[in-house]
Amino acid sequence: MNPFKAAIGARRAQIGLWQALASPYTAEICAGSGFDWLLIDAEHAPNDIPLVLAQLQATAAYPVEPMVRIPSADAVLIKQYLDIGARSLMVPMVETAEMATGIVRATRYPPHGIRGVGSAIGRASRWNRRAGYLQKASEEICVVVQLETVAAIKNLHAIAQVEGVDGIFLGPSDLAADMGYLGNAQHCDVQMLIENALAELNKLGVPAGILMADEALAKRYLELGVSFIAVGTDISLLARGAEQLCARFRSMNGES
Ligand SMILES: O=C(O)C(=O)C[C@H](O)[C@@H](O)CO
Repeated sequence: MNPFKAAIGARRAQIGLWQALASPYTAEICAGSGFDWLLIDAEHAPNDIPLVLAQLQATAAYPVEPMVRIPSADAVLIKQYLDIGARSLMVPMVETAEMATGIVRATRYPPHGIRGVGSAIGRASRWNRRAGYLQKASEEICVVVQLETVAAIKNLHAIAQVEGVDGIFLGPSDLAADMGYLGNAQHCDVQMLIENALAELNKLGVPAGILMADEALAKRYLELGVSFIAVGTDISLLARGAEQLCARFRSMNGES
């Protein structure tokens, strides 16, 4: 059973934090901070499979769902991340229903998909200590696809109706870039597209997710019915926190 998958399916908003420090130590610190989920980023952060494994192990004892954003929609990578025990996957840059179907099939064992069977040597089954893992695996796997281009949003309906897609995550930064507003995810055109997409997903009954570190916008998205939202990143907590602390003491010390 995957409590995160059940929660978003029941539209119980899940509050999360983005993990890009690529450290099991900081992942464990964040795992104990009260969030419902953590996004371990293997697309943009310096993560590889062994390092993601260490973060999965470091967070396993905490009541938090580690979702792994894999680098791309690659069936081999999906197999490897599932085998190390990632059971909630986010796949970036999905633009068509065909792509989403291929992603779902990569998470399913035959005859429903193409996932290779490596459970005897995989952490996912706890090395075959989890009875019936092969038969039950698909129930606990949560597949979230990212829509982050205009083309993807145009295909939202078709993608949302793909059997096995458990959630759709909107990527404001890449969507803004694709719309010609690179670095300006809060542009009104971008926000309108995001809000329309959220409304459509709510109508379709498909859980929607997003990352938004701006608190006012994050609250707006929660009001609009997102089912899972990352409200910050470990990187920004550290970088901005360190800069602000230093600036306060520089100022106290009369330095500019
Ligand atoms: O497009 C987006 O926004 C995301 O997918 C999230 C970013 O990739 C993440 O790296 C935070 O900037």
